[in-house]
Amino acid sequence: MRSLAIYLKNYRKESILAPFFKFLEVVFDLLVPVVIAQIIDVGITGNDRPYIIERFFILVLMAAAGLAVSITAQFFAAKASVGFATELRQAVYDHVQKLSYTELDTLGTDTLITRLTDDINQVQNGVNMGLRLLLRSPFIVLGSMVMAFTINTRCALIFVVAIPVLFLVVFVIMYLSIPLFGKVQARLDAVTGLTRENLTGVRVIRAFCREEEAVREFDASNAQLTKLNEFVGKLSALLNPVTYVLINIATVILINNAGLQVNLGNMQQGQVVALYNYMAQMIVELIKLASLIITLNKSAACANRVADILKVKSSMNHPVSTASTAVCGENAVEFHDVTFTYAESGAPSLSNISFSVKRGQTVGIIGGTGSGKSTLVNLIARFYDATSGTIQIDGQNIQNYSQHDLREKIGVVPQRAVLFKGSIRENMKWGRENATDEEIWDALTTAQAREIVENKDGQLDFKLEQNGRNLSGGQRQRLTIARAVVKKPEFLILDDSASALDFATDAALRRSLHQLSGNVTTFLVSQRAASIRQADLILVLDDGELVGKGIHDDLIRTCDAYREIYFSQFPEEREKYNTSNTAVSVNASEVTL
Ligand SMILES: Nc1ncnc2c1ncn2[C@@H]1O[C@H](COP(=O)(O)OP(=O)(O)OP(=O)(O)O)[C@@H](O)[C@H]1O
Repeated sequence: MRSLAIYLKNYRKESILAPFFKFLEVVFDLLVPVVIAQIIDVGITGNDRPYIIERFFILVLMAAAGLAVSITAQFFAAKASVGFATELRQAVYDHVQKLSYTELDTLGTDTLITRLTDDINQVQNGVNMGLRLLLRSPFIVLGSMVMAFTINTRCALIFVVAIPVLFLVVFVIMYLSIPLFGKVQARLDAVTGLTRENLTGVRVIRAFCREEEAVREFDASNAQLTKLNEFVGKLSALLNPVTYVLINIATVILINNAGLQVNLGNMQQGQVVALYNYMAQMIVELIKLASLIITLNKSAACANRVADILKVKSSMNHPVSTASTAVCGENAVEFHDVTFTYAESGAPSLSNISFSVKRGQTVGIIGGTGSGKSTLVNLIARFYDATSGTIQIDGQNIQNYSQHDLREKIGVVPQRAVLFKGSIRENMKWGRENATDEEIWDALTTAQAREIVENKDGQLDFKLEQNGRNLSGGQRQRLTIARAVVKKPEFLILDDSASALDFATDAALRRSLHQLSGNVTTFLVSQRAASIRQADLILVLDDGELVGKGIHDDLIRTCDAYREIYFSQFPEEREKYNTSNTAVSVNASEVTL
């Protein structure tokens, strides 16, 4: 948690001035009972009207000065805490951007969202309250005791006993509730996760008539959070009544003793009122202190969660600049005995994969669901590092490329088409910041998306909603393909990104990708045999193993898995294949005979 203090370093001045002005406010607060005592003991007892008026104006001046310093303290505390939270949020966000997919998979999106939003807000609140009140409350409590000693030592002893007892009560309740704040935030993570899942999947939930189950699941998770929050709340709520009871007991004892002292002539009535005022100020401050401690504890729990994210180190090291030892042979991509296992997953998702691809070739990757197709292409873009084996691009191990240089070479169209809120032009420029409208239209033409954009109001200026939800699935896919093409990458990876396209558009897309200028090496992941049939190299994956590689005509003869997939999609060709195979074997037996 202390590690977060560096984000206050640009607000050092504000962090000192806020408590300083609060201290001045305390001085004014502690002087008020003294002036009131003087009004009673001197002004009222001596019937001295001008004295009373003079003291009254002093009180008004003190109140005005107190207000001014309080507002100033508030200003500095707000400036420091808001600035601190802004820098912290930025730092966490930047850090998360640097983490590899492995860490992001392990952490999970839901907890990252809670930590970047709610947790940082709680920490900001804690810094604000801490700067203003952390010193004020002890100043008032101890100041009241000191002022009580200046009035009457015997009565001041009641403060000496009451204060540690009150501190003890506050401490015990805090001790019990502190560990629970971390648990509350963890349950909040769970509720956030469920909310996100249910809201993003709301159409599916309705399509499967699972509204009731979704509501029930959400209620259960929400109820768990509420139950824990209620328990922590009840525990914390004990503070006020318990401190009030103790202070009231102390006040009764104080008034009783002070009354005796007045009767004995050791004290005046005004001084009794001053002592009572100090006791009352202490009550208010202790209650503030208790709620401050609750806030600070919540903030500490949240600060620890935020600090934990900053402690996570990326498992990937990217060199600052690309090593200049590349040997540009004819192979654009080479996999040498690559095995990959996801973190926290027992079995490898890819085992001993070796193949090489020539520059400008089109590679089709096919296989059943979960066979490792996406995993394989994710390794090319270095979203994950291979567990063993090496991957080379242009003769250079991909681990020797700087992240920028590697990603510059590669255009990825992920399986889930993700677009961002903004105009189509802005989304296209994610590919290349300085792309001209003409280049964007060319890319849209290649991706078979020109017509879609031409029919939209404002065309390239048409505003997309978050996630591009004002487009159909197929339209989104085509725009994400165009975004990757705008980049003019050397390697284009399409991870099942044409699944929502009809067969004719899919074929047209493949034709235009083939005609892309430059020597673009394309990886096409697809479940459709027709999409990859013409590829220069087809990789067939089955349960993480490379069970076939070659061109269609060879694989149809030699690879059972490929044949199975192909004929399941083109059953009419199975007949032809069986007939020609029988003819071949009959001819062969005739030759033998
Ligand atoms: N982030 C992850 N963490 C752990 N395991 C994963 C992760 N992503 C994928 N897997 C596992 O790795 C295996 C291969 O998954 P992959 O997504 O590469 O398959 P795929 O062939 O692309 O499937 P599909 O055609 O359904 O997209 C699967 O068993 C899957 O459960």
